[in-house]
Amino acid sequence: MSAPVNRFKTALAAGQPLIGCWAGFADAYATEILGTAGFDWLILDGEHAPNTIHTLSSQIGTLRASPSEAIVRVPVAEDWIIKQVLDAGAQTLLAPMVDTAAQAERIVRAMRYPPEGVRGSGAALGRASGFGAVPDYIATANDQMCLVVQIESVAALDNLDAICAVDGVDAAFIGPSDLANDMGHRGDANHPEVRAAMQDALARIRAAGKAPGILGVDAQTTRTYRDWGAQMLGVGIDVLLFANAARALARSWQA
Ligand SMILES: O=C(O)C(=O)C[C@H](O)[C@@H](O)CO
Repeated sequence: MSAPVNRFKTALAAGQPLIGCWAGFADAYATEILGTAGFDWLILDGEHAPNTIHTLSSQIGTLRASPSEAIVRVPVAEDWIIKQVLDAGAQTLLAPMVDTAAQAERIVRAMRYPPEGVRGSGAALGRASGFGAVPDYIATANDQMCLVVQIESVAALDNLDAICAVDGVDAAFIGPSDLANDMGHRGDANHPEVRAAMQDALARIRAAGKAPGILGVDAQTTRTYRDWGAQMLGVGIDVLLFANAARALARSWQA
């Protein structure tokens, strides 16, 4: 018995359009609900949502019953947190703030057991190996690892071709908000210079043979991103969906 096949990784490589949503409640019950919606992937956000390894682990477990791929965005792409979320059962990671090929290579190695990498052996304690029920997990896990690096700085754009050339990088995902900030257009991802940079980056990622991804926060912008060739397309954020629906409901009953 081997490590579970990473269907998301297979679909990425096949060029399938894959829509997803941010899961930011840091709560397994809310993520379980989101997992019934029909998204191809969900980002369990360890960077900006109030997640701990316990809440991330609970959400990973919850999504085992969902067709949506659980993608963990680690708070920082460092070995210690990567090993914890992989042992908890994640097979796909979103790594924020990847600016260089060297960073990407280090993350690839942190996700893999030797000799391809430096991942520590402790999966028998975790969901990853079915708590020891998958005897061949360590021998087969490396091939099922999927890495999505986030491109969200001027440095990352400058190094984009080298980052995409790293073996083990499956997708490159643009962070419009952070990229706009780093380009000097703080809070304005719709600035013409930012839009031009994102459109060019999506094309370069695809030309490099990797899956281009991006997050849109309104339908018109998201359709534009799709037209620019985004394959891994973020179309919403659960916290905003809830907050905006609640505000609209309150307004609808106020005199
Ligand atoms: O920089 C970005 O944009 C992202 O990486 C996505 C945001 O972090 C997400 O939380 C929406 O604001």
